[in-house]
Amino acid sequence: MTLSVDEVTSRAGTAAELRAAELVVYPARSGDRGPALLRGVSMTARPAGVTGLIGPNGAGKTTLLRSLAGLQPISSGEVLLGARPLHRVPRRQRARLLALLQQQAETELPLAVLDVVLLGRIPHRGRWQPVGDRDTTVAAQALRAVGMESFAERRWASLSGGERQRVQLARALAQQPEVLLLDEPTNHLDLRAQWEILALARDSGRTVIAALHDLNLAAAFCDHLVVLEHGTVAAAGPPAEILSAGLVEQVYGVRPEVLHTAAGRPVFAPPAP
Ligand SMILES: Nc1ncnc2c1ncn2[C@@H]1O[C@H](COP(=O)(O)OP(=O)(O)OP(=O)(O)O)[C@@H](O)[C@H]1O
Repeated sequence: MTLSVDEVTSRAGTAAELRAAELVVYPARSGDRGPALLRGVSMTARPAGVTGLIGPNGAGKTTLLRSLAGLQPISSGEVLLGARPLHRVPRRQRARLLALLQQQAETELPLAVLDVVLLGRIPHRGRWQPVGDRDTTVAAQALRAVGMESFAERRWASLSGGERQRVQLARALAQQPEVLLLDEPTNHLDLRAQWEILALARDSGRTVIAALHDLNLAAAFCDHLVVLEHGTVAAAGPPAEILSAGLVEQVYGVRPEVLHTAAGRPVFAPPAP
């Protein structure tokens, strides 16, 4: 997979800060009864940096990403894109500013790969306008960026899990957003692809927020981490400062062995038997 930095992968200097202030989110239609999915969550994702969301299954990572994308009704608190409250940004403009790569973007529509990537251009050209040359160029660049240019004519339904994941990332890149919200972007990817996709996100110049399960990837590629536990923030800060055996044991209930790379980055391994 050859990744290139070009129009779709670099927009240095234009990314915005994305901030959540005291978010409280209840399950849809629960009418604010029962346990909240997020309780008083605050976080800041810096421009052109990678913020990792980590935490066990059910901790609230997807809920937070959907809230940050404006897709999840919020009971209290707010999401700010730069200085603007997100709910005040018109829907179409929001779609140009933020792209969300969802965990399971399943569709069996009989679309070619290029058509799937072109869906990312809808906020730029309007749903009923024909695809223009510029849309095709940007979509092709996005496919090239994720190493999938030779798959442009293939049927989406025929792709493997990892190939689908890359194409969905290309769709998000084709949207040319300031903020990339990635829900488990390394799902299904082999080791090399995991590293390349996260490097691509890191070097994109965009504000990136990625939910990750792999703590080693989070430590390697994120500038800042937010650790979620039962819908609240258990810890936040630079990976080398906050990731410890104690924190992992507190949040995940297992105590890992912690090694360190030459650069001082923590690496987590299961304890020796
Ligand atoms: N509509 C809903 N009604 C009730 N509970 C919900 C609803 N949506 C999500 N939840 C619950 O909210 C919690 C947080 O879910 P979420 O998907 O945000 O977690 P996550 O950290 O992304 O988990 P995973 O790592 O498993 O993907 C889970 O316990 C989930 O079951």
